[in-house]
Amino acid sequence: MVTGKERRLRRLFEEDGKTLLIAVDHSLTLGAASGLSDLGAVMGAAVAGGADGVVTHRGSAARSMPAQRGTALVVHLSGNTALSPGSELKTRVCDPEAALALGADALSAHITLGGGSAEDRQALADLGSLAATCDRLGVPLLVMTYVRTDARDTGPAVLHAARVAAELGADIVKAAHPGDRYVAELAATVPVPVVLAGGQNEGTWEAFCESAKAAMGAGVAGLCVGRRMFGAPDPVRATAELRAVVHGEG
Ligand SMILES: O=C(CO)COP(=O)(O)O
Repeated sequence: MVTGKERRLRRLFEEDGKTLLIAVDHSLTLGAASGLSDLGAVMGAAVAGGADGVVTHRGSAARSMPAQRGTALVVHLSGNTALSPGSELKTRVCDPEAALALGADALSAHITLGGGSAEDRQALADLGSLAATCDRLGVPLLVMTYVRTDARDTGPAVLHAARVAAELGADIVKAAHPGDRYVAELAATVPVPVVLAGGQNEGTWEAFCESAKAAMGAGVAGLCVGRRMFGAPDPVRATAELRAVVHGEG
C-alpha cells in the first residue's frame, strides 16, 4: 500500500531522492520585494527552469501558480509582515484543508526558535498540532526552521532547530546553511530530507552554486531557494542551473 504522504512526496522528490524547490513567499513579509512584483512570471520561470516544486501562499497559488505536471505546489501556511517589529514570529494564515482544496502536494510551515521560552512553546505547540493534521490528511509537511541566537557560531542552533522539526513530525526540513563544517552533521542527524535555503542574494552566483554542490555532496536532499532565484537577471536560467546542481546534471 502507498500512503497519501508517500504518493505526494514522490511529486516533490525525483527518483534520485533530491528536490529543487523555489520559494516565493517573501512578498507577504516584505511587500513586492525586488524581483517579486510579477509573481506569475517568477512561478512561470520556476516551472520553465525545471524546479520540482514551488512554495507560495494561498492567494498567490490560486492566482499565479501554473497547473504544470511535474512541478509540485507547496502551500505555505505561516506568515507575518515586516510592517511591525517581530515579523520572524509567524501566525497561521491558511488552513490545511484550504491548501488541499487549491491542489497542494505538500504544506509548509515556519518556526522560529530561540526568541524566548513563551515563543518557543507556542511554536512547538503549533507545529505539533499541524503535524498531527498533516498525518490525518496524508499530506507531507515541510518545516522551515529559523533560529534567533546571539552565538557567533549559529551552526549548533541551526542543527538543533532542524532536529526539533523532525522530532515533531516534519517530513522535510528546511534550514539555513549552517556553515561548511556542520552540513554533513545536519544531513546525518536529521532523520528526514533536509533542504537548504538560498539566503540573501549576495556574493557571486558561482560561489553560491559551488557551496550548494558541496552541500549536496555532504548529504542534503536539495535546495529551497528564493531571493537568489527571483533576484537573478535570468530566473529561468538560474533555476536550470540550480536544477543541475541538485540533480547532478551537466
Ligand atoms: O524558503 C525560503 C523562504 O521561505 C528560502 O528563501 P531564500 O532563498 O530567499 O532564503
